[in-house]
Amino acid sequence: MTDTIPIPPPAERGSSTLSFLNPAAPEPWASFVEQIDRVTPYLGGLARWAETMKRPKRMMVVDVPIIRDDGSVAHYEGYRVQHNLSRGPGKGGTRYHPAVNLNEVMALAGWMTVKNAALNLPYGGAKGGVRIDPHLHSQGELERVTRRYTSEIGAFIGPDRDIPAPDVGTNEQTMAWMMDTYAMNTGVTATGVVTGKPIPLGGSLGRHEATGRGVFLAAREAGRHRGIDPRGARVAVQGFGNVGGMAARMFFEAGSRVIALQDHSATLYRDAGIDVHAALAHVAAHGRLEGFEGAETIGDDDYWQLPMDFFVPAALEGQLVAERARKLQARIVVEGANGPTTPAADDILQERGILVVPDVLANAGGVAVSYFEWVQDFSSFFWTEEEINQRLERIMVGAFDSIWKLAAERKTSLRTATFIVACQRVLAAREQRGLYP
Ligand SMILES: NC(=O)C1=CN([C@@H]2O[C@H](COP(=O)(O)OP(=O)(O)OC[C@H]3O[C@@H](n4cnc5c(N)ncnc54)[C@H](O)[C@@H]3O)[C@@H](O)[C@H]2O)C=CC1
Ligand SMILES: O=C(O)CCC(=O)C(=O)O
Repeated sequence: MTDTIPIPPPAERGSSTLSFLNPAAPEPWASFVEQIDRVTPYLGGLARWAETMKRPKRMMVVDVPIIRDDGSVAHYEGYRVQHNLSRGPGKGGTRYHPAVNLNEVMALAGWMTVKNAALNLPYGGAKGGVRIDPHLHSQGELERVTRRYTSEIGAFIGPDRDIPAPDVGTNEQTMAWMMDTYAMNTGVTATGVVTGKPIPLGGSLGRHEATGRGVFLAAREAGRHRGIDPRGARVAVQGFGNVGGMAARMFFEAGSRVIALQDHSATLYRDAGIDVHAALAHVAAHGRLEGFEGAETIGDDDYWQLPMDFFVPAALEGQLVAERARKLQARIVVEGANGPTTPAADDILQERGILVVPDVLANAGGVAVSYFEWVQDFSSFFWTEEEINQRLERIMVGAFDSIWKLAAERKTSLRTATFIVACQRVLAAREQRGLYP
C-alpha cells in the first residue's frame, strides 16, 4: 500500500462522479486491512474467521437530493456501513466532510467494531457520512440534507439495529434532526436511535466532552507507565474541534504546557504554553484558530519537529505518515482522531521508541458515553455528570490496564494488543453464533 493519502476533490453541487468508483480515492481501508493482517497470527484457532473483519457486513450508498436555498436541486452522496454486527447493533458516528467516500467510511466502521469490542461494549461497528462541506451550507440546507439522508438509511437504523452519533462536521443539532426524522417516519419517538443528542431530547450529560476526556485519561495512564506527569508536560494537539479542543482543555487544566495547536486554518505555537480557554473562546466566536493572538503562527514543517512529551493528533486519518514519523520529537502519541497514523509510520514510531496509544483505545471515551446515553434512554433514568465521568474513568482505565498487560505479555504494540482483545471477542461471537448450515 502507499503511505500517502491523497484528498479527492470535494463533491459539491453538480458532481456526477461517484467517489467509490474513483481509483484515486484515499485508502484508509487498506490501513485497516493491514492492521487485521498484523493481528491475525495472534488469534490462534479464531484466525480462520479473520476474513470476517475484512468484509463489511452491509454497505449502503444513498443519493441525498435537496432543494437549495436558491431553488436549485443538489445531490450529495451518503453512506452507512455496518462493518460487523456479531456482538450487537451497529454503533458509530456520522461524518459530514467534502472528502468522505465509501473507502473511508468502511475503515471508520471497521475501527468502530474494534473499539467497541476492545471496551467490551455490546455493539458491532458502523459508521456513516455525507460527502458535503457543512461550512458551505445554511442551517436550513443542512437540516434538509440530514433529514433526507436519515430517511434514505432509515430502514437499516434503529435503537436495536444501528445507532448513529456525531463525528467530524456533525453535532448535537444533527442528531436531533436525525432522531426527529426517524420518529416521523416510524411513528415512534425512540430516543435511543442516535446518541450525542441535546440533553432535553434524551442526551447524556458529559457526552460532548467524553472523547476528549477519554483521550486525556489514556494519555495520563500512558504517562504513568513512562514516568511522565501531565502536570508540566509539553503537549501539542492537531485538530481543535470536539475531540482536540476538549483534550487540550483537559491537559491545560491539569497543568500541562500546551505549546502548539493546529486546525485547518492555522498552526500556532507558544513555548510558555497557550491559554487553551482563550483559544476555545476564539474558536467559539470565529469558527477557526486563525486570528488567535495568544500565540505565534509557525510553518507546518516546524510544527512536526517541536520537542514535546505528548502529541495528540485529533483531526483526520492519514496525518502521521512515515516522513512525519521520522521527524516527530514526541515521547507519547495519543490518537484522538481515527486512523491518524499509517502502518508504515506506526513501525517507525515503534522503532524510535515513541509510545503510541491507538485510536481504538484512546478515543473510545466518546462511544463509551454514547453507550451510557443509550442505556439511560432505554431505562428513562438519567445519571448525574459525576456518575458519568466516574464510569467513563473506570471503563477507560480498566481497558487501558488490561491492554497494557497483554502488550507486555505478548511483546506487542498497544495497537496490536487492542486488536487482539477486540478480534478475539468479535470472532468468538462469530464462531459461537455459527453459520447457517
Ligand atoms: N466526535 C467524537 O465523539 C469522536 C471523534 N473521533 C475522531 O476525532 C477526529 C476529530 O473529530 P471531531 O473533533 O469530532 O471533529 P470536529 O469537526 O469537531 O473537529 C475537527 C478538527 O480538525 C481540524 N482539521 C481538519 N482538517 C485538518 C487538517 N488537515 N489539519 C489540521 N487540522 C484539521 C478542524 O479544523 C477541526 O478543528 C476524527 O478523526 C473523528 O473521527 C473519534 C471518536 C469520537
Ligand atoms: O459515539 C459513538 O457512537 C461513535 C463515536 C465515533 O464515531 C467514534 O468513536 O469514532
